Amino acid sequence: MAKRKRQPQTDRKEQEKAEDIPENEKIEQEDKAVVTGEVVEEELDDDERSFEELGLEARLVRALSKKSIEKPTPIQRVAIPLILEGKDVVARAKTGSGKTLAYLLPVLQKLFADSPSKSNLAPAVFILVPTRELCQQVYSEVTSLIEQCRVQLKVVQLRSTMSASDLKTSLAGLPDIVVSTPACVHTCLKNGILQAKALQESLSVLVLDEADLLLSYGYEDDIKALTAYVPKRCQCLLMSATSSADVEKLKKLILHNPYILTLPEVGDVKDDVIPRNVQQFYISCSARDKLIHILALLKLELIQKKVLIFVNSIDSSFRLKLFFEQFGIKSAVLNAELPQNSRLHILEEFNAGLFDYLIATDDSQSAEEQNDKETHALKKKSKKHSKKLDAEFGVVRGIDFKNVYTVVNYDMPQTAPGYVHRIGRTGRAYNTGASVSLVSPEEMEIFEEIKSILGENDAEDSKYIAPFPLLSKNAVESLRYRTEDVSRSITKLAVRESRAQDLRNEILNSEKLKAHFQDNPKDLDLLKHDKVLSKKEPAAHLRDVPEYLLDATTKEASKIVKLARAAMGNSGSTNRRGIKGKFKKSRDPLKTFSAEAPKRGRKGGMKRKGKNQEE
Ligand SMILES: Nc1ncnc2c1ncn2[C@@H]1O[C@H](COP(=O)(O)OP(=O)(O)OP(=O)(O)O)[C@@H](O)[C@H]1O
Repeated sequence: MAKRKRQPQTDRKEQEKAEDIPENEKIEQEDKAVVTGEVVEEELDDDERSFEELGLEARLVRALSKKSIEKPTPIQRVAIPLILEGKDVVARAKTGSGKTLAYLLPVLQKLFADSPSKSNLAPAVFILVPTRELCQQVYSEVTSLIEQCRVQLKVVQLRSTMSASDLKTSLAGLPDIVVSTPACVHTCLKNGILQAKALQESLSVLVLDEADLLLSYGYEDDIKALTAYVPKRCQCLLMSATSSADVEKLKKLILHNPYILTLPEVGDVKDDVIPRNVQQFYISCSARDKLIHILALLKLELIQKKVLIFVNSIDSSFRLKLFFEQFGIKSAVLNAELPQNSRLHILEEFNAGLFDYLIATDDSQSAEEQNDKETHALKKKSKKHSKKLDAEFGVVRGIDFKNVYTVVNYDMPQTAPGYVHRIGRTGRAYNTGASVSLVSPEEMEIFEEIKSILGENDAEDSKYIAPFPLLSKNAVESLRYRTEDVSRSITKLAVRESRAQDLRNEILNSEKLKAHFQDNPKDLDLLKHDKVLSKKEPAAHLRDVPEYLLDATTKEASKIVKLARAAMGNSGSTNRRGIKGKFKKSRDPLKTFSAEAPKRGRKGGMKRKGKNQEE
């Protein structure tokens, strides 16, 4: 059905070109051209087309196969052929749905077939992303594909921290692809590092990745300035995980009569934003009791590794790290204050599985909030709070954390879109995952907003945040004394000192890393980021939770989680790879076990009770 619907759009576009249809009618046509989630879903239900069948050439398919990527995701199935045809595309698909390859593969193929003209004086393809971490991520992805395909294409990363001479050197070898942020490209144009005329003549593809974030990161002026140099024939692609007024604005600014692809997996286009392979849970507790709950989750092994824990301030992250250390739990922190090399290295180490717990500070606001305060709000905000914070840092959106099974919201995000992006760090592509949000009474308002966005009363599993079923009151209470004792010892001064200490360490690390990365780009083992920061040696007796503190239900829950982990090939040891979503719901303890009788039934999961509460 959808295929039939899409066909006339092509016809309309051709017709429009031929007949020179007036501007207002074009907009109407564009609106009609919306490929809605429902339509695409129907098409995709039966769409088993392989990468080859989408038109990708063998070299790329082989390169994907080497990365264990065998079948396209839904957004890739729809976007790749359109991009190969040269269409402008706006692709909105859930977090982790494979949007990066959806544009990279066809763009690379076009470059393979049509090597940019030797007379070009500027790069042919620009990929613009909001943060430097994303720059690095996209750059690594392109580079590895090019290497695998053994083609002579050059790709560079331009970062705003680079000196003018480094930027010039990077561009001097005339790269085919540039990955950068809008601000950096704008600076290059302003300073003549990039020749405007040359760009106009050479630019054939412009990608705006994570488009929903670009404006909220304060890049509006930069993007507006760039539009003047984007020739009409340039193919423009806009990728986004959520739809917002900002995406609309960008679309109008840059694209010409694009194909709009909106791909939720199920249900309503607007609301269904969380991948359906992520189970969402919450725990209601006082702000003070969050420490006990997170300790119980980790120490009693009630959640699966790797775990990404979000907090809203840098101090909270250090407080949590120091707290974990006292219980022998090793973790690393990630925040905007750290030097960029350290941040990249922390991400690489975590992705490589060198540690299991990462505490990330995410204090991003919504686009709307930031736009209210004029453009560049984030940059201003960062400057106000601390000169050292990096305005181009983004830990939540777009970063492809590998094999994170559980996302924990230790602090609730400040906005509902923030929640969507945080949860999207798990359940990526065909993987499964879970999230646990610790919600204090003060955070109830945002929690209600999130629930309403997800469709609180909807029967679908994926839209529902259920109470976390594996943690009993007894288990929590059994850890109270230890938690409160340790928590008292983590004073504000201790937090401040460890934060300063960590920063000093990382500044040194960063310098070493810079040199080291140049010589050994693939070496991850140089520096550890999960080092102990506490001045006080952790007490030996806190490392393990003694048997007598655990009730039978909690022991059972913990045992089942371990079994489930083993069944999924996730033994809990680090450095594992590729946990795919082969795991059956019926064997998932989060679906089948309850430490306490659920207050209400729900369709699908959470119906069955624990061993001691057999139905
Ligand atoms: N067809 C595929 N099969 C399996 N894995 C895939 C496939 N395509 C992409 N991936 C992997 O899925 C992960 C998520 O992809 P990607 O980062 O492109 O998602 P995204 O849609 O851009 O998410 P976000 O909106 O959060 O940025 C990556 O690790 C990527 O390598």
